[in-house]
Amino acid sequence: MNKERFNKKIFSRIDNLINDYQLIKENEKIAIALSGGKDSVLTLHALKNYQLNANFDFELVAISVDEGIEAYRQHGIDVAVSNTELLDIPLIQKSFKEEEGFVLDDIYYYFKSACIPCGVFRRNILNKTAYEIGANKIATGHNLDDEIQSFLMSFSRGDTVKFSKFGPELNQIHEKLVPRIKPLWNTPEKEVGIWAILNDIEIHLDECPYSNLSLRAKIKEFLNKTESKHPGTKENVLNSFIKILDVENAHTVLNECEICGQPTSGKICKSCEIKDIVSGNIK
Ligand SMILES: Nc1ncnc2c1ncn2[C@@H]1O[C@H](COP(=O)(O)OP(=O)(O)OP(=O)(O)O)[C@@H](O)[C@H]1O
Repeated sequence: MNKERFNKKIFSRIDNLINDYQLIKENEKIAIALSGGKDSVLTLHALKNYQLNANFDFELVAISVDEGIEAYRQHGIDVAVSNTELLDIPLIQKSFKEEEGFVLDDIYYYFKSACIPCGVFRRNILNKTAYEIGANKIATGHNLDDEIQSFLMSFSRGDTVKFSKFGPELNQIHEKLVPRIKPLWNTPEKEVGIWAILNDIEIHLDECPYSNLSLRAKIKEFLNKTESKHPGTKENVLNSFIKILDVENAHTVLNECEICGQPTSGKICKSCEIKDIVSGNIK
């Protein structure tokens, strides 16, 4: 496979998505949520490439969150440090321990799945940090496969409210909620892996020790099998969603958490609820 031709193809698709949906505007500060995994590392490289070729100025900064998962997260952080140094992008490092008072390894067993406190705390820390540094948007590494898996999960659960999270850009629905963009929204996961191998990019490849055979894993397996027998299925699923969903206009109204002031759909935010559950168990 020709490396230059492949890089051109993958970066052009990302550039076109940014242009078509105007994901980045002049003078904006974009905070890249950087786990060190292949998707967020590609997002970092692709946005740097876009910045170098753009005819307007914007700023890039990366944020990494250490959840406190022994023998797993440190390598991701090391990868985040080396890639940001290579591309000359500032990196802000945050941790569950310092921001929320707990490491995931010490609290996960209070919950049905470790992904519940992990996702809630991570999103909260990413949003708070981005808001504090005045970032206009948070860019995540969600790719085409992640997106259709999430959509089919919400579909299977009848959770149509989550459909509002579909699309390459999540609009600002509260002053303290930094909008999110997904530059890899139409990039297949397989291509991300090929890009990392072809370019010898340092990435964190380990599976999270808490990921198990979830609904997401089953949907992923089904989609991968179908795609290999019927190439183009994943892209067709994505295109069907675009046709049936009003991506632009789906949104919910948010309040401010009565305890910490962060945006929430209820009275108390999920992060404070989780801290309450953990504190109750520790006492
Ligand atoms: N610890 C973290 N610090 C900063 N951002 C994170 C972290 N974990 C996840 N993210 C963001 O959320 C996105 C989706 O999370 P997911 O759990 O799928 O990531 P991953 O599989 O660990 O890594 P990647 O998606 O980068 O390959 C990531 O692409 C990244 O933008």
